[in-house]
Amino acid sequence: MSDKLKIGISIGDVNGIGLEIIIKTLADSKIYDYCTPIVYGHTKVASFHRRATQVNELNFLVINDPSQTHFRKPNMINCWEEDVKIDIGQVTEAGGKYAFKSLERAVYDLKEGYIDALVTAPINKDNIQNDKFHFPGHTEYLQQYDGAAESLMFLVSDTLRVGVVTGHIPVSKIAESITAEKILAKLKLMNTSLQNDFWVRKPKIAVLGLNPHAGDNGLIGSEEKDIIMPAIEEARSNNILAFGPYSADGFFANGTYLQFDAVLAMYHDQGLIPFKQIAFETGVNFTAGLSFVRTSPDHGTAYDIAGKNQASEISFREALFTAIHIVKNRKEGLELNENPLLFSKLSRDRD
Ligand SMILES: NC(=O)C1=CN([C@@H]2O[C@H](COP(=O)(O)OP(=O)(O)OC[C@H]3O[C@@H](n4cnc5c(N)ncnc54)[C@H](O)[C@@H]3O)[C@@H](O)[C@H]2O)C=CC1
Ligand SMILES: NCC(=O)COP(=O)(O)O
Repeated sequence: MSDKLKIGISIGDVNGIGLEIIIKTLADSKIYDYCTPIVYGHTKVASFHRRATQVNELNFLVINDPSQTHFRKPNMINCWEEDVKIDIGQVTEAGGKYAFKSLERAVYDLKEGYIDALVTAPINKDNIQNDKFHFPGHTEYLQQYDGAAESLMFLVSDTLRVGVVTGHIPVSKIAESITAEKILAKLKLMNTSLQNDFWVRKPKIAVLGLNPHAGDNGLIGSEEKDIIMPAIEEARSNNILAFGPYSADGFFANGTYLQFDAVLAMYHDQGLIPFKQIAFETGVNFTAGLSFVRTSPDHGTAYDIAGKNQASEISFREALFTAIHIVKNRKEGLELNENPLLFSKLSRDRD
């Protein structure tokens, strides 16, 4: 028996770089010192990518469910019977179909508690659409699966953490979707995640404006005055150290972000462009606010380099370790809260 965490891995689009970065990551024997990986896919599809990646020494052990896990080995749950046609670098129906089969099985095991966390390899958000998956991304699918009212797309690295108020929505809908309630809800999720998942005791959070120059006192848009500032004030009255709104254009370039534990951006590209510019290789996408832990690399399917053995596995490996850290932080936090040291006793003892 081992106390290593069981980390589930969904393979994403079989025509993208998902299996390449999984295989490269799991080929490093040091990984098994920290966790027991279980890949949800199929050994035949993995063999295709193993050949393309020229990693010959990695052999998956097939198991039927996570209770059969072999420790210090890469485990594979075969999620379908049939042969899959791989058209590397192409967007195909099969790419979406098998990405979903992998994700569906992994998420079931995650929610049931059979695995400790899930790391997802990239999907194509269009070809995965089906009767059971009608969402713009993993984030929204997992939020619904978990029955959560809100979640936070939270991009994290050693130097920068960025969450977004609005996620996968068209740009034309951004302004109307930003409300004080939504900003406050995201700030609460971010604050709680920083405390419980990253162990930042008193997080300092920067909030970006929506308009150029954060509206310039209402001259270039009123959302800052009418919506964002009231939300920040409300957050502060809830004991959240939120600051801003900051003008987004210079905020990252002049290093202001380094003074904060995290940044709340108003929309996807406002936050993710600077994040990827600063931390693309090591960045991790974490879905905060859920009962379970899910991370992913901060990039997509990269069809342009799929099958060419050019993909970097660094972000995927970081996603794996971030998931392990968050699970451990949550567990230890719960244990500490179960047995808190009474302050009065502590101070008496000191006297
Ligand atoms: N979590 C997820 O499942 C995500 C899925 N996607 C999906 O991926 C598909 C492609 O999206 P794009 O915008 O093209 O972004 P992308 O991240 O797939 O590619 C952008 C550029 O970065 C390069 N790149 C990406 N990952 C790399 C790696 N590990 N090593 C070396 N180079 C790498 C690619 O070759 C490409 O030139 C879309 O369908 C999108 O929806 C995008 C982001 C996240
Ligand atoms: N660029 C981040 C992103 O698209 C996240 O997508 P998903 O994790 O919700 O699938």
